[in-house]
Amino acid sequence: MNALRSRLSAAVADWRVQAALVLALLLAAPLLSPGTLQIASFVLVAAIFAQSINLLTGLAGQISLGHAGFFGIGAYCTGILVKTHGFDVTLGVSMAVLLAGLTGWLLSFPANRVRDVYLAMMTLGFGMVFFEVVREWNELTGGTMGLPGVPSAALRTLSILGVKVDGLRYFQLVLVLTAGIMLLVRNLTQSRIGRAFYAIQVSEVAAGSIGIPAGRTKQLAYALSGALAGLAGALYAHLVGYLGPESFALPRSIEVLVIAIVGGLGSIAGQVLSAALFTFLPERLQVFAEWQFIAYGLILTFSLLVLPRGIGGLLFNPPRFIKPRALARAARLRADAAALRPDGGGTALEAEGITMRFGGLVAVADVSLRLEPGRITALVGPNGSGKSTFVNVVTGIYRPAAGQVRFGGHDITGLPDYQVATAGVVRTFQDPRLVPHFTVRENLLLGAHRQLRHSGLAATLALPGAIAEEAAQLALVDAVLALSDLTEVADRPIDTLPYGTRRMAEVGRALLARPRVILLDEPAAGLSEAEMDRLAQLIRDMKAMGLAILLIDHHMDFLAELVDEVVVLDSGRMIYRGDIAGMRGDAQVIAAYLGDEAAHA
Ligand SMILES: Nc1ncnc2c1ncn2[C@@H]1O[C@H](COP(=O)(O)OP(=O)(O)OP(=O)(O)O)[C@@H](O)[C@H]1O
Repeated sequence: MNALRSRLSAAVADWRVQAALVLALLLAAPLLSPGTLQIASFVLVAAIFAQSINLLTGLAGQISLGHAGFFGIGAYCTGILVKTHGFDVTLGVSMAVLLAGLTGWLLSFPANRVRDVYLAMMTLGFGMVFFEVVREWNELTGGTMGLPGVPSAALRTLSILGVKVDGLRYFQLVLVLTAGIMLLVRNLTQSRIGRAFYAIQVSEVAAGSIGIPAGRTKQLAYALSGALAGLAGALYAHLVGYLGPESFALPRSIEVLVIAIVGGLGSIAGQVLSAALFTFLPERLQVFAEWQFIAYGLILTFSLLVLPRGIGGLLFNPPRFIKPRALARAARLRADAAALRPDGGGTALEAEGITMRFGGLVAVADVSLRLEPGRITALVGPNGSGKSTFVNVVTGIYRPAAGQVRFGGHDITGLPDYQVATAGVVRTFQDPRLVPHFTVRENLLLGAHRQLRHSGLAATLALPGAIAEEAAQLALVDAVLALSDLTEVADRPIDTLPYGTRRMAEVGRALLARPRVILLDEPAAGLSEAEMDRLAQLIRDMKAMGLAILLIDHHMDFLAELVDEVVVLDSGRMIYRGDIAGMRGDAQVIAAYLGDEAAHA
């Protein structure tokens, strides 16, 4: 089965196979009956619509129960412009895409304030509002009577740029468009944008820690998803010729979710197959029309139980998130990890009088600390003493109640986390927060997100400049893989690897974000002796590069070999600052922490 899956995956990824398939369908189309051609066009529309869910839900992890709204905006926009105002279809469809994209972008703002079930409710509300507006706005939409007579292939009234377009031509046109869109979506998935979408799906905080802004990334996901759904709706309008509000009600939002989920979120080919399945079956099994939603429910439940990754997961290998062309190019390059050395030397970070409260609890009380380039400072203390909270304040996750964080002469207190990371202050987490189904290499490349400066358009079109930039960063990823001893597992999904390997990968990812200051939150927790040695070497390498390093850990022997200075916290207060030997003899530290440590040893 695995061999078959690999073969199938290789075939669908091969542009020659794709081109041959599209050509064969184009040539076979004249042999099909008008009815079949229309259903085939519905399949293509559904496939594009499913891609809009794929981007938003599959990649960016944002659930939507109101996508029929975007679909409807696209359909009515072009329907009204072309029918009532005499616009050309090309212009009508373009405006539809823009309007639906703009609506998606606007919706992202309230959507960004809620998550999970509340997000589902909010998007459901959006769909319902759209439905009601269409029903009530008689003059514009025809209300419940609908909008008949939209120039369409079905009514034989469609002409595009003055050329008459019948059902056959329309199918051929939409087929080429769909193929193009699938290519663009795949390029996007295998670019910095697709990877950023996944990063915010897994953890917005982790994404922020390497400079990926969750808010802006979601705005883009909503706008692109809205635009794609709008395009699907516009193509639907010129296929059927009649628009009525019931075509854009909740069942359509559910239908597209079912298609996308059963196809396999993230799998483009799986979703095309699913679109075909769910469009052909109801047409062919008209007798079951009234049972359609029961059938959907059963198929969805069955599919989630038996095929959690959908049809795509059954037939194809999991998708990958780096363009093969960029990988091939990177293989010819060689980069040195020394290139990660901060330009113009390191920069000191000063935290002054940091206080952080949670309700009545003072988690950090008036702590001041200076992290110097090329120095390792350990931050230790009993559980709950405020170490992680301090790191969260420094890296912009929390705004402190009092105090200031200065970096390179600038006040960075309270800046959003992604801006702190972009400035060069990068951290890792106590629980490694990597993208589970990304390979080690893909996770590390995510760290270099901010270094990839090419535009979203260049990424989506996979322009040579974008590929060259990715290849250059991939060469650096190779250097960091070697430095962290991860080369052998570079192409393994991270969730198949042991805990220690994940920790190393997270440190490697942080390094690729070009830190000047790196804050490592218990990087040695759960590591074997050998893994700890490797980690220690990596930390020494970072010190040699001139990074300022803060290291939280409980292993005194591990720290003793590495650090230049130790800071001890107890109940949020700094109780010691100095060298390790001094700390070991300090009565207050022994009473608060080391006695406790010894008891656990
Ligand atoms: N988001 C939060 N809301 C409320 N209290 C919090 C929050 N985060 C941390 N705390 C509390 O603040 C105190 C400091 O916690 P923190 O996680 O910073 O300690 P720590 O030294 O990192 O501990 P550990 O070694 O267990 O990671 C604890 O009492 C903790 O319960």
